[in-house]
This record gives sequence, C-alpha cells and structure tokens, in this order.
Amino acid sequence: MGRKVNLERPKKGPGRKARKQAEPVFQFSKEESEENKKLSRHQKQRLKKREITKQKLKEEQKKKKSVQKATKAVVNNTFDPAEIFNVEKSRQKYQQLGQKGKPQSVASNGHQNGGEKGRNLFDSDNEMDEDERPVVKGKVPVKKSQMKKFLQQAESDEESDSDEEEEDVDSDVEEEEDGEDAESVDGEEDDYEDEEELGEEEEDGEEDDESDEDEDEDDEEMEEDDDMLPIEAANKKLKKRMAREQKEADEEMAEAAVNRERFVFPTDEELAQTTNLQDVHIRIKDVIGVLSDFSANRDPERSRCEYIDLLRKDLCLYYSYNDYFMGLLMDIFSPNELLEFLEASELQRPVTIRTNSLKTRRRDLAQSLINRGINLDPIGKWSKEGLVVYSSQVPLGATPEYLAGHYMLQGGSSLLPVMALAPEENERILDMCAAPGGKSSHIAALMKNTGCLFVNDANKERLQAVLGNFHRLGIQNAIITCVDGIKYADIMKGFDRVLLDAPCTGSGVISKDPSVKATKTDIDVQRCYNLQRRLLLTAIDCLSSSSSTGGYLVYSTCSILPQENEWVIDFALKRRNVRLVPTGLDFGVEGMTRYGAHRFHPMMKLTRRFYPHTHNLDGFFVAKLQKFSDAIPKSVSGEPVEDEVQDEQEEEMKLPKKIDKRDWYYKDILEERKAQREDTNHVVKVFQKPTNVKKGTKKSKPPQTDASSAKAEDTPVSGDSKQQPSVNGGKQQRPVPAKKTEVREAEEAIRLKKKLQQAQGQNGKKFGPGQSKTNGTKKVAAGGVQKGGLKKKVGKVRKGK
Ligand SMILES: C[S@@+](CC[C@H](N)C(=O)[O-])C[C@H]1O[C@@H](n2cnc3c(N)ncnc32)[C@H](O)[C@@H]1O
Repeated sequence: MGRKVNLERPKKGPGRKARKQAEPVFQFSKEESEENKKLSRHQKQRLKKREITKQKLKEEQKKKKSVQKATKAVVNNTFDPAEIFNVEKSRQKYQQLGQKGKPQSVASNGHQNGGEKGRNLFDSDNEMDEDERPVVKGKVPVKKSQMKKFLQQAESDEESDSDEEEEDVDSDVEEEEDGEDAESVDGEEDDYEDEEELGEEEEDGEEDDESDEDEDEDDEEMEEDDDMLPIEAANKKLKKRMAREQKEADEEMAEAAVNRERFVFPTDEELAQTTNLQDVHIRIKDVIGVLSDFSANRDPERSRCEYIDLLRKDLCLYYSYNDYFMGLLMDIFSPNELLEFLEASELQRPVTIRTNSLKTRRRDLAQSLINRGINLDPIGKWSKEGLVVYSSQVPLGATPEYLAGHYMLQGGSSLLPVMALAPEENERILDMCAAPGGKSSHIAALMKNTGCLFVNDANKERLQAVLGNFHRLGIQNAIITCVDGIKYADIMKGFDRVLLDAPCTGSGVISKDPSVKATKTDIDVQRCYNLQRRLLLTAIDCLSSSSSTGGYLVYSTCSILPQENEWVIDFALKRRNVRLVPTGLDFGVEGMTRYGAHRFHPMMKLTRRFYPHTHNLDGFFVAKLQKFSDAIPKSVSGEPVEDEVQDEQEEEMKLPKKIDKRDWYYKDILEERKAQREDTNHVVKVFQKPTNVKKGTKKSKPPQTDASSAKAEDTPVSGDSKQQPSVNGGKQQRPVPAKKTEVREAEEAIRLKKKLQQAQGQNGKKFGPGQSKTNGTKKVAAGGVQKGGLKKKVGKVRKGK
C-alpha cells in the first residue's frame, strides 16, 4: 500500500514510476517544510517581510496601549498640578506611565516622541494604531515607503502571474498560515491587554471604559477600512485625529480663558504693592470686564461699589486725574466708554483750519497750501469751510496765506456753534464771550461783512488777539467791546442772534490742556456753572423775541459736564421765555435728559454733544434756543428770577483758599475782593474812627520825602503803608501822593471804589429799603450798618481775611 520513502538510497536513474511521479512530500513542521521548500527570490522576500510585519504589529499594539494610558493620565490631570510646570519631571512621569505596557525595544528609543518620530502614517503596518497615537510632529517618510510598497506589490503580482501553478499553491498555503499567525498575534495581544486592564481597572475604571469604547470604534473602523485603499483609510484616520486634537485644543483654550477671565479682587496689601502701571492697566480692564456682567463675574463677597471704587482709583492713577474729576466722568460714561474717552483725551485732535470765505474759496486755499507741501483734506461733508491738515513742512501760522487772512486756525468742533447759530446777512448779532475771536470771525464771514456784529469779552488782553485776527481776516462789520457779559443787557438789547460760547472747565479739551485732569475741583465746576447761568440769562435778555429772523441764541461750551451744559440750559428754560430748537447739526450725541438724580427738560434731546472718542473732535456741547417772549417769568415768590439766581449764587459760592491771579475764572472775584478791601478800609474809617490813634502818631515809618511825610499823617490806623483814599468825618479827602506810582495807586483805588459803589447802587437789595443807589456810602453811614447788606459783606471779607 502506498509508496515507500527511500531516504537513504540514492536514485540510480529515473525508472518509469519515478519519471511519472515526484517523490511524496510530508510536512513534518512548518519551518522544516519552508526550509526544505524551494522558494523563489520574491517569495523569500515576502516571507521575510511578513515575519517583520508580524513582529512590528505586536510591538505596536503594546506600545499603543501604553501610550494611550499615559496620554489619558496627562489629559485627566492625574499629575500633580505643580508638576505640569516642571517639564522634565512631567516628561519622566509620562514615560514611566507609557512604559508600563511597552516592550523594551520601544522604550529603548529614549524619548517617547523619538519612538514615534519615524513612524509612517500611511504605512499599512501602522495603520491600526493611528487613532491612538499621541500627536507626533516630525519628519515622516510617508509617500516614499508607501510607493515602494506599492511597487513591490505590483512587481510581485506580475511575477506571481507568470509563476507556475505550484507556486500559486504554495502562496495560498502561506496566506493561510499568515492568517493563522495574525490570529494568534491578536489573541496574544488581547490577553496582554486583558492583563493590563485588570491591573489598571481598580485605579481608573472610567478611563478603561473610555479606552474600551475607543478600541471598539477602532475595530469597527478597521473593518470599514478593509474596503478602502490604504491611503484612503490613512487619510480618514488622519482627519479624524486632527478633529480630535482640535477639539482638545478648543477645550483647553476655553478652560484657560475661563481661568484668565476670573478676576480675583486684590487685597489691600496687593493694592499697596502695585507699582507697575502695566499691572494697573490690566486691572482696569479686568474690573471693567467684571462690571460688564456683574452678576456672572463678581466675587460674591464684594459689592459693586467696591469694584467701582477700585476702578476709579486705578483710572486716576493710570491717567493722572484727581478723584473728584474722575468721579464726574464716571457719572457720564459707562466703564467701557469712559476708557475710550480717557484714551482719546490723551491724543491730540487733528489740526484744522477754517477758510475765510471773505477772502478766498476752500478749493483755492487747499491748492495753494498743497503747493507749499501741506498735506490736507476737507474736514468732512458737514462743513464747507473746514480743512484738516495731516502734515506740514511750514508753520501754519506763518504762511503767506495765513498772513493774508485766507484762513483761521481753529479746532473742528468750534465750527459747530456758529453753524448752529446760522447767522444771516444784515442782522444784529452779539458774541458775548468772543476772545480770541475764532467763532466771531466765522460769524462775520457768514454775514458777508454786512449787518453789525458786537464782539465782547471781559478780558481786555484777550481782546487784543480779536483785534489782530479781525484786521488780518478783513472783517469790517464788527464792534469790539470789553464788558462783563453779565451786565451786557444793561448796555444793549434787541439782538437778532446771540452766541454765548461760555467760559468753562475745559473738560472736553483735555488733550489741549492736560492740567484740567488734576486741578479742577468742585469749586471750579460750581463757579463755572454759576457764571454760565448768569451769562445765559443775560444773553437771553439781550435777544429780541420780535426779531424778524428769529431771535435765536446758541449756547456752547468745550466741556462735557452736564453741570455746565444741560443743567444750565434747564435752569434758563425755567426762568426765561425760551424754547429749545434743533441745532441743525446732523451728527453728535443727543443731550442728556437725566443725570444722576436730576431730570432735565425732555426737549434737551435737541441739544448736541460731541466727544473725542466718537467724533475725533474736541468735547463740545451745543444748544439752540429761541426766545418767544421778552417778558421775564415771575417766580413763586413774585420776585424776578435773576434775583433768586444771585441769592442762590451767594449762598453757593465757595472760593478756593488760594486763587491763581492769572486765572481768568477768578478775575472778577479778584477785582471784587480788591474793591471790597478798599471799601472795607473806607468803612473802617467812616465807622470806626481811629480813636486808638492819636493824631500825628507814627505807626509806620514813612518815606523820607515831604510828600510822604504828609501822607504819613493821613495813614489809616490799620498801619497799611499802602496809599489809601482817606475820609475824614464822612468826607472824602483826596490823598497827597508822594510818588507817581502812589498817584496811580490812589487813582486806581478811587476808580475801584467808584466801581463798587456803582455795582452796589445797581443792586438796590444790598442797601435796604429807602437807601439811595447812587451814593451808597453816605446812605450807609446815615442808615447805619447794622441792618444794611454792606455790614454783612464787610463781615464776610473780614472773615475771609
Ligand atoms: C471759551 S472762551 C471763548 C472763545 C471764543 N468764543 C472763540 O471762539 O474764540 C471764553 C471767553 O469768555 C471770556 N469771559 C469770561 N468771563 C466773562 C464774562 N463775565 N463776560 C464776558 N466774557 C467773559 C473769557 O475771557 C474767554 O475769552
């Protein structure tokens, strides 16, 4: 039965049987059979490669598991948070975790990433692991190896086609074997994983669940991927991995953002230690962030007031404002807008000029200036005369065009009040506070040098500038006066239009005068609005309600404080027969109808506010009023309201201890004080006869001149060596001056005294009933000072002294 194997006996030659049949082959073992089998070169190559692949697959599976666990440990913060910042320590821990289930060959690569570095994302050997890998950035030989593989495969396929039947059979056998091997490898891997998972299960059960899910997904994908080309599968996995990484990065970002936004209110110590302005700026932004959504961002133990206080202090520190002034600004703006305003107030506004339409046209002027190398543009559609200058190689106040009066250097916002006033030809117009004359000259130009423009200012020096400008600009319809605006209605009335560009705190032009930030106090603001109210009432009184062209008044300030704007207008609306009308300006922010506890007239919306941060113009306020009756409304008490204003003002008036003599705000106060001093001395002489001083007693050493000796005899008891007008028994004696300066001083004193008497005479209230307004001094003497207002005044002055 069957053939016998002849292993020992060598063949002696082919017999019939031998020729017909080959010797039987017995597969004692796979290795033996393969060794004995005669393989082609390509078959040998493929076999070798398969062996390597199996080995690699095994290693990769193990590595994959270890890396996955290590990654999860990092993601779930199983590290000590302090270690996160210790890169080296973290790396070591990461490696330790990673090496738990990793074969030595991978661990021996050293750095974890180093091991991953050379892996080919498109290599079919590694495909299964792609989803589990941590992010590896490095050079990966992708296409080369892939192409090589494809070429080898193609080559082998071609050869396979031409191989004998026998080889095909062998190949099939080999494939089957490969399948078995692969199964066994998977089986081993599963066992390994199971062991690993069991070990880890107690520590992090949840992680394992997730890991299982991931594996399931991967298995499913692998099944799906079988239908795809390797490159497609790799691409799909790469995309998936990128999406996952993106998601993780987004989560991390969100977490970081949450941590960053959560502002922790600083302790007193921390606040005291703040020395860096950069830190203050960051804190300002943080606090504003908290205030923007207070309920969500606040520290429950801190009130809104605490945050606002902190913000105010920081803003004062950072932008160099005083606390009071910053408080005023905080009442106007929301925190975010306030920051914008403060930033804009640190920057200079663009230089602007106004074309003098009496002498040239804007186009021609622009052309001439461009020819001089000045870079400019029209200021905007809202003005036909304005030009904004970006750069200039020559001083703008010294060009031939300037000297010829073709333009006026003027801030953009100062065009607005005149545009609102809309002067017409042949009108009678008053500019009550005009120096240095920018707006007046604009009015004159719009009047085309017709009609009559009264240009007034209380400051004589500043009026010099008006004079110079008017000559240069060719204005011929103006009359310049130097009168206290409050008294203007006593001099002249019946104007068609009045412009009151009132003196103010300058809170809108901080970029021009930064001293405003630190110097303005409540007294300054109060003083400003009191003056503004009085000037406004007078300005309205100067206006004719029966003017054929309207009887309009424009009130403007370069301040953004409601106290100087809406509040002043509201005050006038209650005391005069005027109404608010549209300004005719098609931009700007509506005026306020409420401010803190104050409620203003609803028509206040017709007024306009301009801000540096919204309009790139100086801060400005413009209101237009129309007078509909010349009658002055009576107050509840039946007295004319201006008297109430005066009383109110006397009540409210607080003066700073130190007054800067150069400050025009206080010019009239200083004059008044001086006059009061004169008056006081005079009163002292009248009512307190120098009983304690014997005639001829020398209290002070007189100058060694005859005249001065004479003067010494008349020197008042106060011991004031300054030349004073002396009065004897109520009769005023003319002093005998020794020097020219003394003569001047004496004359000045007399002039001031007269001025005071006039002022007192105009205000009958000060002297009580029956007293003469023309000779206050005598009447006071006769009527006695005990009841009169003068005594009160003298008392005040004494107190002041
Ligand atoms: C804002 S400036 C006017 C600027 C001017 N309108 C212009 O466009 O060039 C305010 C002016 O009011 C003047 N002034 C202050 N108190 C005054 C008063 N009681 N009567 C009249 N003018 C006064 C100041 O001398 C100052 O020149």
